[in-house]
Amino acid sequence: MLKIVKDITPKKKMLFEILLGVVTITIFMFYVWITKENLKNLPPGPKGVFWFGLKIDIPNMHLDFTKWWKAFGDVFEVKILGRRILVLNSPKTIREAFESKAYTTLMNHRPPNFIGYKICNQYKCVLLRKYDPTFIAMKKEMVNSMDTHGFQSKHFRSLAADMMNDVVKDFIDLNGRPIDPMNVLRPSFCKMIGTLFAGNCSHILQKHVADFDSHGDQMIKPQIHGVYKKFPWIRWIPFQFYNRLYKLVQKIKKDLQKALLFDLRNSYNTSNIKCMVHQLFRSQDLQRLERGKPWLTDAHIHGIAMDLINTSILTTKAVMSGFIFLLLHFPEMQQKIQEEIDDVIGKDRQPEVDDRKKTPYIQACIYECLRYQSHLPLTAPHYNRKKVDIFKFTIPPKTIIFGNLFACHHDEELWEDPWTFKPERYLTEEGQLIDKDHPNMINLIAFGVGERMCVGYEMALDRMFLYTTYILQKFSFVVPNGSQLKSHDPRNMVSESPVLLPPPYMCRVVKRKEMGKDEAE
Ligand code: HEM
Repeated sequence: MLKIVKDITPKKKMLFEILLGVVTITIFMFYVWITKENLKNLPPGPKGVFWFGLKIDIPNMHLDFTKWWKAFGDVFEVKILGRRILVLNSPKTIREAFESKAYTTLMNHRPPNFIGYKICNQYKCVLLRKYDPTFIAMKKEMVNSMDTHGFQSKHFRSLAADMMNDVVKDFIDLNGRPIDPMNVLRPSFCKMIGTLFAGNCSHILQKHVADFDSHGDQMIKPQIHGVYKKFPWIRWIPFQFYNRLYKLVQKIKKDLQKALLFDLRNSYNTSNIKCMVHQLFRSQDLQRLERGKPWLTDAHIHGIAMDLINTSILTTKAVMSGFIFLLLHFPEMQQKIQEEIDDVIGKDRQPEVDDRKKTPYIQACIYECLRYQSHLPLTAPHYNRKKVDIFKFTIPPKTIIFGNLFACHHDEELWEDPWTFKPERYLTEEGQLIDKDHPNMINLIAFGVGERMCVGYEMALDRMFLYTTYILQKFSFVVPNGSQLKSHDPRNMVSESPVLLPPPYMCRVVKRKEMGKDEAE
């Protein structure tokens, strides 16, 4: 051996090094050639720097995407930190990818993610799970239990009415003092979701829901979640933000598990099912009878509850605070809503969800608010596990796919004056709501489309209607003296990623009876 090493002359060594260099370059060229072959026919898009791709303002991704949409068209791709991202910018392309039969099983996955794995017990949830038979079955259970125990049920309706009356009382107590209306409304949103789960909502359950909402929302922000995903070990480094947040979310998750699964198991009675969690226990029992072991475990039920907290409170906060902001900007719209309430519901009867059908102007204002402000400017991320050929392009596997709802809702080709707030675009000349197949209805896709469409859209619309009518029946929102509202242009909305909120504002909630007096002051 020693002899061989001694025999290597400098000339041989150089030859060996040249050979090694040639082999390395050949392998590299071969790799480039193979990957280039696979990456033919990609969608157009802005080019960035090698692996790093483009610099992007993550919380305001929708604004960058909307700028690139103008340059590259309805379908483009960008690369950000080595990730390939496909952005779909029209209702037509979004429907084709997420809703059409040909692509349903291909484009409706979710990318692997830290929260789904670590918080939702290895993806035992709907929101963050890939598209597979368990996802389909879980979503069906979720929708079914929400339908039976939400606004369709007498029990829930009467509790919701009590909660609305509490909000009215809170506003009376505030006696027209300037406030951020979310200070009153957010606790009510938490209580409503707790009531949906448990049939009533104790203070402690309301607290767990509120805590999970605020800390879960923090963790789900792309800029924070991205760090957990790339460096999952960061949660073990003590005395820093990621460690504290992870521990806190795990603790609240346990508190919720106790309140929703252990405590509600004790009150479960098959002959008196009045809430979502009991309904899910019943599904478990039926599965046990049918197949011995239910696929719907307590961990799945826990996951469904965490999904609903994360998706419902943040979105309702965004839409309600956005809507009140618009009411302050457009007092004439507020007055027309109040006139419709007076005509259809009257000044004293409690509003009901069934009144929605009889109040087209209020519906039109809510739809226009959803379009104009586009509170969820992007869909949740979709993902393809395999290569997909679509729109004459090839989409490589493991691409993250976003529907750019903000672009869809502000496209000059689809909407007349898209940057103008105009509820009338949803009304016929006779003041009735336009049909479902009117282009303005088809192009309004605030809740997504297809298999990943929002499960809570009816509930969200019912809730917006109830809060609006209960409050505006008795009060008016007024800008406090001396304070200036910021512009309502949707491009100035503030990103609390993944939702958009109006710029911070204060308002006074003044009794309608006192409005004349108030104005005279
Ligand atoms: C106005 C308020 C709301 C808006 C604008 C909204 C919008 C959306 C959007 C855009 C998506 C993603 C669709 C996709 O990825 O393609 C979504 C998903 C979802 N939403 Fe909502 N949502 C709202 C309220 C709610 C409420 C109140 C609930 C529950 C009570 C809810 C539950 C969900 C769930 C569970 C998903 C995940 C569905 C899945 O992954 O298959 N949302 N929502």
